[in-house]
Amino acid sequence: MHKAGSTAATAYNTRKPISLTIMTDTAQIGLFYGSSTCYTEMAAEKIQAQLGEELVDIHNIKDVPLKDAEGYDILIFGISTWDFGELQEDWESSWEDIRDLNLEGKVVALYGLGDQIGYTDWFQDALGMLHDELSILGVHFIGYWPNQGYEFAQSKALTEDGDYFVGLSLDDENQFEQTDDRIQQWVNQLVDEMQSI
Ligand SMILES: Cc1cc2nc3c(=O)[nH]c(=O)nc-3n(C[C@H](O)[C@H](O)[C@H](O)COP(=O)(O)O)c2cc1C
Repeated sequence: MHKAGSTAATAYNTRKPISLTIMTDTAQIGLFYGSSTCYTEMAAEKIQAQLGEELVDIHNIKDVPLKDAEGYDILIFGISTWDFGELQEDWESSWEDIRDLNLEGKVVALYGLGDQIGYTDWFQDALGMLHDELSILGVHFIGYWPNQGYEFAQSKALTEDGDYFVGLSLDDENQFEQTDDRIQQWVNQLVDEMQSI
């Protein structure tokens, strides 16, 4: 069962307790996103609603320094891909700051927004780029997502064997109707993975 007073989705009521690390009254998950046309932002709000509003602080990186991420033990980063495999503009502006972050040992999950049909050669590339950049900092990634149910030519966001995206892959352009289910399944997965850390 989720903690008393939680607003987490009903689906979690039958779950075993979330790890003690995040069962406090203080929000301990920081979700930082950049979004140009609000899709990554909408996904952030859905993820927050699924995990529980009291557990997740949402930050738009347009408004807050990435440095604030250091204040959380568990982090979720959201990014969209633009302009043929490029970073979303606010991520682009903050990119140089990533290397200076002290995130060693933090638990990190990523999600990305992209368009697998319109940009089939660059699907979710920014998600992969963010993963590469954060890997250097020694974070502990959770939330890899199966590469099933998508059709695209190439992506920098895949694991070496191509079986997984390095985070949740959302495509509101072509598969909007799947987004809510994907988010719910992914959040379930995150909770399971957090419990086994
Ligand atoms: C001009 C333009 C370029 C885009 N380039 C890519 C791309 O290279 N790869 C990709 O996966 N998606 C690409 N997309 C799709 C966006 O990532 C998608 O629309 C996403 O939902 C935008 O999220 P945001 O509004 O949170 O920034 C592009 C969209 C536009 C309009």
